[in-house]
Amino acid sequence: MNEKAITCKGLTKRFGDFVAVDNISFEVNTGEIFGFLGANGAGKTTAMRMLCGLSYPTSGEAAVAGYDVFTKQESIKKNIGYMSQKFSLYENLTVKENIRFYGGIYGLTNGELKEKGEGLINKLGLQGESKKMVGELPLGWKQKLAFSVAIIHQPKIVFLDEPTGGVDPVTRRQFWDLIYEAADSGITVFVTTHYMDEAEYCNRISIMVDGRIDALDTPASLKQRYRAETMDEVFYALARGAKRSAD
Ligand SMILES: Nc1ncnc2c1ncn2[C@@H]1O[C@H](COP(=O)(O)OP(=O)(O)OP(=O)(O)O)[C@@H](O)[C@H]1O
Repeated sequence: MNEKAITCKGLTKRFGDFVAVDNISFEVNTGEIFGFLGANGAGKTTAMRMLCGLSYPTSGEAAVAGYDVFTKQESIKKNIGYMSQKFSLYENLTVKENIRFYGGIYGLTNGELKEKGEGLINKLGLQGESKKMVGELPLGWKQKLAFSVAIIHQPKIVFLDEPTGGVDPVTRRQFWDLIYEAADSGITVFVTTHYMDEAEYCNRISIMVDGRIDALDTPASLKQRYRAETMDEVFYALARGAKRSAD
């Protein structure tokens, strides 16, 4: 069995003359919580889309759950979960309907859907809300539900693109309890974030600057290397020289 959840070597994506992802190489261990950091426009989403089998690299190589990103995109999609701020639950379906919808897409049987759906609603304490439209829920609950739905099929890896944007630190912390639980159950977590408190919760993090990975290590080692007290300082030391900014 491949011990690495993700391997990538020299992964590059060009849009015309512009190099959005510039020759990145790294590995993510099975069961690891891997933080993928970078300033706006650094290339995180572009890299993540290639790893999720949603876009072809221009060059380089990568495998996700053991499947090649050039030739096995469909196998990759079957073995991962995905959640982002922009692509998430249907606001005009109820909590239950969303669970049924996504569980169905992920190939769960009716029996599994019922069992897993009830378990999930109980775990999140949404018993009173299960018939409410998702659009009526507070953002923090929507995020927890979206994450739970993204792993309802117990994927090998879950990709989270800024999953906790816009909520307070306490709610973010609760979300991270769910992430730890998923990791404990054997799911590898690949997460992008702009919040440095979240970076501290990861086993290892990489920091992208202008399409390249400029640093990759545990939060403790990075702080030591950059003689920094906090991950904020590490991030600033690396990202202040960036040429790209948000679009
Ligand atoms: N389809 C595309 N065509 C041309 N340029 C693109 C395309 N997609 C992304 N880019 C550019 O590639 C760069 C990296 O974008 P990307 O969205 O990957 O960054 P990011 O690190 O995810 O940023 P953010 O944190 O703001 O989401 C940006 O300069 C962006 O404008």
